[in-house]
Amino acid sequence: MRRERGPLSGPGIVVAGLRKRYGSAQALDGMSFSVRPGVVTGFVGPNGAGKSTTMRAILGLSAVEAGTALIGGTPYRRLRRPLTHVGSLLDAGALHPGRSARDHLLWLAHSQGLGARRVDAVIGQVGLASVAGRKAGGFSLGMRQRLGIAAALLGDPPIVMLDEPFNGMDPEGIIWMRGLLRGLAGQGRAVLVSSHLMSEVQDTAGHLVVAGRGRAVADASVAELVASASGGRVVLRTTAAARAMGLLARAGATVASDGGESVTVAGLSAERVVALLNTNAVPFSEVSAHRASLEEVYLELTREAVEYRAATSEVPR
Ligand SMILES: Nc1ncnc2c1ncn2[C@@H]1O[C@H](COP(=O)(O)OP(=O)(O)OP(=O)(O)O)[C@@H](O)[C@H]1O
Repeated sequence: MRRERGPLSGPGIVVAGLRKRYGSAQALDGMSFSVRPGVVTGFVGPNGAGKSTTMRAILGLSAVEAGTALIGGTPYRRLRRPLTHVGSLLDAGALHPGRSARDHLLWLAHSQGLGARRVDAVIGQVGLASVAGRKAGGFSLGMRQRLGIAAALLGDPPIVMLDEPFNGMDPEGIIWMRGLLRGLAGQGRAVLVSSHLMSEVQDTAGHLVVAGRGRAVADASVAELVASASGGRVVLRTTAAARAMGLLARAGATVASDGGESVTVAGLSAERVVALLNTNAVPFSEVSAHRASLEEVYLELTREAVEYRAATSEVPR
């Protein structure tokens, strides 16, 4: 895609120290992170972690008590023709049910000085061409999500922000969505996508912001997160677990057994473990570096936030 202006080289989204309270609920408690161009950033966290409130704050829809949210270096309210700077999908239900999909987009396009050609382009891009004349009120949630994404892409924005876009999508839709997100990032756009399920974003996002209790508990690349959680542990399978454990503990490792043939070793490299076992003629069938799954990392990072949520009464919206 050819781009006329040069916003792609500018910063994406920068959120710093957002704080917001709803009654007794601290929805945002110092939320800070940035979303860079050229990569899909997954915004994950349990229900109530503050993802939607953050996105609303970025778009100036939710007043915050402290902190800043900048889009390409500018607060949303100061953007001229905002759809050309940031495209967003917050609530797929927010459309006129009696209006056709195409008319809905035309109305939105005209409000931003955009023409019908852009409308037809985005309708094609999201795969709604065959139903564009149908009333949006009859659309399934998955179709509404597509329509919402079409609206987000209308202004060909360098920044795209989607709240739970996988909601209501069937498996084919999910695959399509992943491809779309990767494609948008591949064109150099900054893409922020929220989900309360790590599995939805893990194969698509290169970077993750993990939210818990109104703040970012992690803001790192997927590779960094997995490496930090794996902690250099080595897993060993042996029929001589007791001997192996004694030997490795004397060499300075911390060892743990599952009671069977599997031993987890911390503090020694896989190479060193193999060398020690060989030298001491301890039989083993496997030595491998343990690699934490992203799901494990996520559960560990958000455990506290989930416990906190379970112990707090829900504030009705
Ligand atoms: N309009 C509102 N009125 C009162 N409380 C609200 C409102 N919106 C959000 N909250 C509260 O703020 C906190 C953060 O909610 P938010 O919707 O931002 O979380 P989330 O991470 O997007 O969760 P989900 O995945 O459920 O959408 C929660 O405690 C929620 O109950």
